[in-house]
Amino acid sequence: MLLTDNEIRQAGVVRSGRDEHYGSTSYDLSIRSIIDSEGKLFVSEGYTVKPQEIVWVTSKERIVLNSDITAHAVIRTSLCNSGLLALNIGIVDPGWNGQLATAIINFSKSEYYLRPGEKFLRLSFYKHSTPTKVNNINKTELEYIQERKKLAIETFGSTFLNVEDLTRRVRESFIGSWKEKTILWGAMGAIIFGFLSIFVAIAAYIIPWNGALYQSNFEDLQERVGILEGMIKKEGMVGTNRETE
Ligand SMILES: Nc1ccn([C@H]2C[C@H](O)[C@@H](COP(=O)(O)OP(=O)(O)OP(=O)(O)O)O2)c(=O)n1
Repeated sequence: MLLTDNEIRQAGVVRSGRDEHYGSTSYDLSIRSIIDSEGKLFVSEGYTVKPQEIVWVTSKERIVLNSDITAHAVIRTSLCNSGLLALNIGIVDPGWNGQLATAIINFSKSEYYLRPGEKFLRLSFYKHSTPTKVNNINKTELEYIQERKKLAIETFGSTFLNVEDLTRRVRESFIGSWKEKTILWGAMGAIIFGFLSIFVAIAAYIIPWNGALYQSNFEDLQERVGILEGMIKKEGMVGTNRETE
């Protein structure tokens, strides 16, 4: 059964709640702290979320659920209309006793100022029979904020898709592949050059018969010319020419 505003109040599930945050069948959580990607906490001054930036936001209210109540969290429509998306929405289990939080991404083209006290998650509460399995979880606000800080630092980048890290990795892999290619081609060039040197050395050793062949052809030619000259002289055909030169 979905609880109405009065039933939510009577159930005492929202601690430190404000009257103006109750809807007909819902309660809007307000911002206590904003945690940036370096784990820095902003409590009283608020925080300006840049486009694509991710921050964590924790609630001022403490939600205390008996074993017969489950809550459901969604992002407020007005924040959504401003281009802000909440990641950690969904079920708040029976037995939960603590603050709530969500990672928020600014998907809009402009900066968005998150103000302490601003409404961010809308909760609806459902009463049901007692389940067989209930996990009683009770966290102090300090413990809860410390956990979110750890998540902000270790799990998420500062921007959606962690563009900076993505760019760095693409650049590194590009430069890396060029380095690898250069090394590979250099090594291949050295191998080819090595083989060529060996080939030239072997060829120089094997090829001399070619030189001998040309040499014998030349000698043969010289001999033939000599014979021809002898014949011409004998015939007295060029004698006069030679004398006149
Ligand atoms: N915006 C929200 C929504 C829920 N919760 C809390 C209340 C839930 O009951 C609890 C769920 O935490 P779990 O670690 O149990 O969540 P998982 O879904 O990961 O379950 P599990 O690890 O038990 O499988 O987180 C929260 O702090 N902030």
